[in-house]
Amino acid sequence: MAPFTSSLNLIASSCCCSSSSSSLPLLLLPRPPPAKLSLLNSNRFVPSSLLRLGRHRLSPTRAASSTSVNGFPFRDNFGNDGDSRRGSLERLQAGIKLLISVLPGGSWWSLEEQEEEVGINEKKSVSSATHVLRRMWMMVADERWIIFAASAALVTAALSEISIPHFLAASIFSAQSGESMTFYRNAKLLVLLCLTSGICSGLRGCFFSIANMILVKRMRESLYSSLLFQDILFFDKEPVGDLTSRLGADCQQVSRVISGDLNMISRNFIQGMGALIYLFILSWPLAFSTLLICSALSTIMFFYGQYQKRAARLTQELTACANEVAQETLSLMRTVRVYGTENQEFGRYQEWLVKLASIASRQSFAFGFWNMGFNFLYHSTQVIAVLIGGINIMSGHITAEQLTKFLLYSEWLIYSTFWVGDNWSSLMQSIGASEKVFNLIDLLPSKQFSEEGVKLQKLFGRIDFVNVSFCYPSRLTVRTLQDINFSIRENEVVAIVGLSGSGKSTIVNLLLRLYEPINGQILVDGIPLSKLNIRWLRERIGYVGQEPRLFRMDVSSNISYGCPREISHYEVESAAKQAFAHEFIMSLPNGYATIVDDELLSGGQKQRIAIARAILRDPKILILDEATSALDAESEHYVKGVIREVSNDSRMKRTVIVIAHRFSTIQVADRIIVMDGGRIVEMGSHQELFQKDGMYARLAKRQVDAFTS
Ligand SMILES: Nc1ncnc2c1ncn2[C@@H]1O[C@H](COP(=O)(O)OP(=O)(O)OP(=O)(O)O)[C@@H](O)[C@H]1O
Repeated sequence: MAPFTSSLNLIASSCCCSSSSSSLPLLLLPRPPPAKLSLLNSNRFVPSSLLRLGRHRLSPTRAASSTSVNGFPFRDNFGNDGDSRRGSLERLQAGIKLLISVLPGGSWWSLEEQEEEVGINEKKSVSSATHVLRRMWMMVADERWIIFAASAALVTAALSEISIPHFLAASIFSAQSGESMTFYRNAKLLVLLCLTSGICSGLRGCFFSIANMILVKRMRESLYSSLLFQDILFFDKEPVGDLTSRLGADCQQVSRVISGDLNMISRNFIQGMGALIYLFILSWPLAFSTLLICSALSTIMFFYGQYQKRAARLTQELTACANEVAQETLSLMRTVRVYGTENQEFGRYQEWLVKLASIASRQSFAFGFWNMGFNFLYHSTQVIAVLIGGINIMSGHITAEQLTKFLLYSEWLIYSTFWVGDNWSSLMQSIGASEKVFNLIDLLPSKQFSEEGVKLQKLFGRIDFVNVSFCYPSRLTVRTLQDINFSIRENEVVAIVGLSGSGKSTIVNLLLRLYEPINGQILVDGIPLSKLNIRWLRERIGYVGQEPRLFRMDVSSNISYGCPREISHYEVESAAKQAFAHEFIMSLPNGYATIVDDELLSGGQKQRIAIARAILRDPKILILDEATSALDAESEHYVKGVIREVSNDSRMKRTVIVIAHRFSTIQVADRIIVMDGGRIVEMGSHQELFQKDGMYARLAKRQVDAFTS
């Protein structure tokens, strides 16, 4: 138990305990690091609390006037004598206000503002503590024998430990009264009790840790598989940093539940009950007074536990927000470096750290109050026991041995109550962390993963968009596609062109069924997309995205990634050759076995690997979304040759959709669809559209001009 003062010093020295929104005592306000001064001047990306503090420190006019920080008065060094009496009064009032606010139940303790900020709505939370514990039990129920073995060891160890004080006192007093037989019998029993308590405590710890490991593993498995099977629009809404935080920190927090919290609560509960029964046997008036003190302790613990639970959930949300910022910044490190925004990014991250520290400071103060209550009540028990017990000894109602035993057992009882309370609040924190995890686990998987839907005998590759309209669920007011109508014949090569943001990639997203249209129908070989088995269809589609991403695995595995059939190395190599990737792959340190990731290859090299991946699938429908944008002129020329070849190869003809900005790539197409503002504005061959002198011709001419000027 850390003393109250040390936790206060710790928080004050950690110095980052202010919240922009919460009213925190001045001693907890953070000092901005020197690097922040330029940021404070620029006022950009600076946490509002820091900015406020920075302004107070930097602006002499502000500093000269009486002001307040976080609702509390800021020390006025420039005040004049005339105002000093009024100033003193105001300071006194503010001091009293501050004192009242930090007392238990005061406004400083309120977490509501921060809860609202991160979107915690307690009323909406479906998970109660018992519900969460039941869910956890279900996750380890298959290995219940471990829990039963651990419980048996726990009960034996607890009973052995609680018996020790009785035999200790009995041994001492039997030695004092010269009863050697009794003394040696008690001594032997003490040795036996030490052995059983030691062995059983070891077994208890070991079994509970195993059960805990199983719980955390299952929780992570369930959460990860639930996330993997969500619709794409789920990932549009949920930031990646948030989700990885649930998988990492939150599941880790839950890891304390079985081996720490429940284990200790059960052990201390058994020992506390044992001690209480023993106390009542010794002297019921003394036992009653101890019980009263323990009840007061339990009441404080209950409220403390509830508060800790809310604080834990808030901490969890704020940590997720901080992780999100860190993840974004670290993944965009090159951009950050080039634009020199390290300090801004530091400020963005620090803003969340300040909020976290604000919650942590309240938790520490709560712990301080709780600790204070405990120490007071604990010593009260001893004083009361000695006072009442002493009177009873003098009047001959109890013996000194009984009073000694009473003192020893009352200490056990009060410590057991303390540990039950302490572990209870820790349990509440873990439950707070697991609620959100269970909410995510409970999300229904995307309907697309059902085995339902038609699997055609053969896919021909005809595609029809009939009156298709669409808006992204995150932007319901903006129509991204409006009344799209077109047909692509089997084995036809179609290019989609248009200005940036006109909806070209969205058409592909709908064809891949990553989203559902809000209106109209998409048909493949005359069958509505929604009726086809989507897994079956996707296996027959080759897709090269705008910015292909590679997994951290060897080149060969990256090329064969997601291929539904067994692939030989020869096939991988020939796909790479077709995509003009073979040469650069062979120049890598370990050729096809070289481990690569998103950062280790150039954009063009990644695109060639992605093209090889698509070719290897031998798809009936090939979609190339700006697939040649990062290629140099020579590679593009060859890859265009490949596109022509794969689409013309009479043995394996396929439908090809090419989205491109470069007109050299577009010319490969049989037909061109021109888009503008989510609508199709022109359609035809290159010649037809050029003669029409519409949007396509304008775009083409602009590109030619750009090359020649
Ligand atoms: N996941 C998404 N959520 C919300 N809006 C989106 C999403 N993806 C794209 N949009 C928006 O939809 C519109 C069309 O985007 P789309 O990517 O289809 O355009 P595009 O023609 O392919 O552009 P570009 O040529 O630049 O790739 C844009 O305004 C874009 O901001």
